[in-house]
Amino acid sequence: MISVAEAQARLLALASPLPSVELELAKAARHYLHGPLHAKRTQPAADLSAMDGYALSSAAFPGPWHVIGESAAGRPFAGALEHNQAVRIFTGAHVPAGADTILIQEDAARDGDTVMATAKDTLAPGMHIRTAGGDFSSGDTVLATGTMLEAGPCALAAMAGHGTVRVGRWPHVTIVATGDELLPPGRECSAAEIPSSNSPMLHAMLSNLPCEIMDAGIIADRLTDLETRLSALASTTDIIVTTGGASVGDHDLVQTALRNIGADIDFWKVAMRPGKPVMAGKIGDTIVLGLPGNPSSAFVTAFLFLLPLIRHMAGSLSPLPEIFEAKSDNPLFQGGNRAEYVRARVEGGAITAFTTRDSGLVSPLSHSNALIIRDVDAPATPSGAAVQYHRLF
Ligand SMILES: Nc1nc2c(c(=O)[nH]1)N[C@H]1C(S)=C(S)[C@@H](COP(=O)(O)OP(=O)(O)OC[C@H]3O[C@@H](n4cnc5c(N)ncnc54)[C@H](O)[C@@H]3O)O[C@H]1N2
Ligand code: MOO
Repeated sequence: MISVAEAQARLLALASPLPSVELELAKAARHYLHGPLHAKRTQPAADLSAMDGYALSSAAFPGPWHVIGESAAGRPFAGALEHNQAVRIFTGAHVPAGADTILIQEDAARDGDTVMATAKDTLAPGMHIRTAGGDFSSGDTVLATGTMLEAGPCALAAMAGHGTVRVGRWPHVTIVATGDELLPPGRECSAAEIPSSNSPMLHAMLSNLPCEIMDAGIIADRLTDLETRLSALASTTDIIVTTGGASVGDHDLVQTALRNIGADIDFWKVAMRPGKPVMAGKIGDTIVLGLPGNPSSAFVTAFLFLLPLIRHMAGSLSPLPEIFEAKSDNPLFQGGNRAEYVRARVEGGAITAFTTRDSGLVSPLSHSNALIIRDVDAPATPSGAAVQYHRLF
């Protein structure tokens, strides 16, 4: 069995980031930038007022100043001011030459064409002025390669003068459940049947990820069915993710079917609990990831392998999940020969492990928001000890 870290490295090495595409900014949200983004303009392009009031010279405090015009956003005042002159100015408007401060209108008394300062404090030069280039200057690298275009970076890209951006294409992921016992969620089950909870679970896990999701439903545990369906899917998608049929039982046929249709299996079985029978390989350019069927095993292996694979193919430079630390509310057992990912709940800096190890249960999974990481041979720890964990959302 290989370690989790080796399996992650081998999986990422199997798949290349997808070719880049040029997208309009409004359509580029949640894509990764393909290259660094340089500013095509300076922001602000000139000194701007941050408030409504009067642009004037602070040296002439407390006035009076003679109001000789107006500067509004988009309609700058063309001339320059002398010592005792002011222009009426509004938020976002150019500060005219000769002015070094903004007297806000709440502190001003206007009488016809003159204005006086009413507050006792002198006016500091630069007050309420956004200086040219204070945000960024033309030519600056404003966003790095691999940045995910969340709301802030989208705003920055637009302000920097870009209408389109070059980003990594999202991988197309096809979810396949396998098992004779499975029915689509909501269908009435006999005692021999169960709902395919893995299918909506994986949809939910991928819903915020940079990928297109397709659900190919359920395939029965029959070699010919698996071969036909998986072979047809391989030419239509970037990633096939199966659940179930990954282990060693007589009805665990996914690996055999994949090999029969020409897949190269890169690894099978990882030293982890839950999730040991996870496998990965390639059919042509399509990556195939075979997750175990037990709900918690499918969840943990999807979190540790599928999600990083998607981020990597979409162009992320740091696709692996972050590791956090918190104080454990309960004692933790001595680690064994597989790394263990313990379903847990983290709240306000303390983390509580669920005691069950049964990977078939969905209740503990549904209450978890974290996975405590117990390395191979980790020493037992008392409650209150710092432990490492992955945050689930
Ligand atoms: N003799 C051995 N038996 C098992 C081993 C082993 O090493 N030797 N490994 C165990 C481990 S660890 C796991 S995990 C499971 C994984 O088995 P499979 O991937 O082959 O999964 P199935 O046998 O098809 O199903 C296991 C379990 O999960 C339920 N299931 C399957 N698909 C779904 C789905 N879409 N939604 C909800 N639940 C699903 C299925 O009904 C079974 O109860 O193997 C152990 N056995
Ligand atoms: O992967 Mo298995 O989860 O240890 O039951």
